[in-house]
Amino acid sequence: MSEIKTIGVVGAGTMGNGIAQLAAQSGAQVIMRDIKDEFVERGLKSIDKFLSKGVERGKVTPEQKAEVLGRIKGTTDMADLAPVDFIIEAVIEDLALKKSVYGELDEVCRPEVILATNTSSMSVTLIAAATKRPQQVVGMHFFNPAQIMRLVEVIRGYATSDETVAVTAALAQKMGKETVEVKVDSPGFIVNRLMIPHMVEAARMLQEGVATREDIDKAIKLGLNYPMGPFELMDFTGIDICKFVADYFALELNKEMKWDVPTNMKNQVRAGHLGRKSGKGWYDYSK
Ligand SMILES: NC(=O)c1ccc[n+]([C@@H]2O[C@H](COP(=O)([O-])OP(=O)(O)OC[C@H]3O[C@@H](n4cnc5c(N)ncnc54)[C@H](O)[C@@H]3O)[C@@H](O)[C@H]2O)c1
Repeated sequence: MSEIKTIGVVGAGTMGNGIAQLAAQSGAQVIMRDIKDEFVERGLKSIDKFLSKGVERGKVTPEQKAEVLGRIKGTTDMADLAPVDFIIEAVIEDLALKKSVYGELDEVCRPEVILATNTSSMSVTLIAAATKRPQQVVGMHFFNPAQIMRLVEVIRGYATSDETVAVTAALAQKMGKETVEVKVDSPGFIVNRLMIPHMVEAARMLQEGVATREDIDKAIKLGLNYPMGPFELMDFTGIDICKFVADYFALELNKEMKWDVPTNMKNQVRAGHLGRKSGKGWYDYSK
């Protein structure tokens, strides 16, 4: 496989713009594609803001900021991705949408180009099936915020080749990340498969009156040395996202009761109390 000089990032949202920034910081030229000019602009603005904060804190020079921004080109035209050497896809978590995007990418990109998905839960194998190059489709799961979190999970789909896994891990490492390989394409990969049950169990304990949410958070932070307790983390991630993933595990992984979301968690989602993003979740963020 030839050197990766240009990276295509598909989706300019929360994850896409963070990944585009990382890729540009690692020295690559980046083409970031979203469906509307306003979404591309929003993504570019978000990168600018992140880098400006770095300049204020003295971590980035104004010249470095200008260089990184100069390497990122925004577009709404899929055809502009034709020259890229590697694709990282970060469109919304919707399987039908992802499949149609992969069908298009398969047409536009050169046959040797690897298509990496940042999906947090979906089957890499199913996404790969929408292409004629399943051996070159792989999971490349960054964490939020992508510029800061140190891990990338590299997920092997059913047909992913050894070379694809190796090239993807090397690229993530070049971006400054530590990698782990997920050898079997299974729901939640490593991190979410372990994280979601502890969130569901925390909600169940609260519902049973075992302890207050403050004490459950305190116990996990001080007893396990985690930086956030499960309720704080759910509010940060979005309670709706946690519920969506737990429901997906119940369907895909096994039928065990442990995935059954307790009523208090369902009610938070029904009431629109989704965590920090809605101003209220397990805790109140309105003030
Ligand atoms: N947010 C997180 O904490 C997080 C963490 C890890 C992985 N992920 C995964 O990353 C992916 C993106 O999540 P996000 O949080 O950035 O979502 P987001 O909603 O912030 O961004 C998604 C972007 O994709 C764009 N999009 C939709 N259709 C498109 C298309 N056909 N071509 C190009 N762009 C298109 C949307 O306009 C939007 O800007 C999802 O698969 C998600 O599961 C999210």
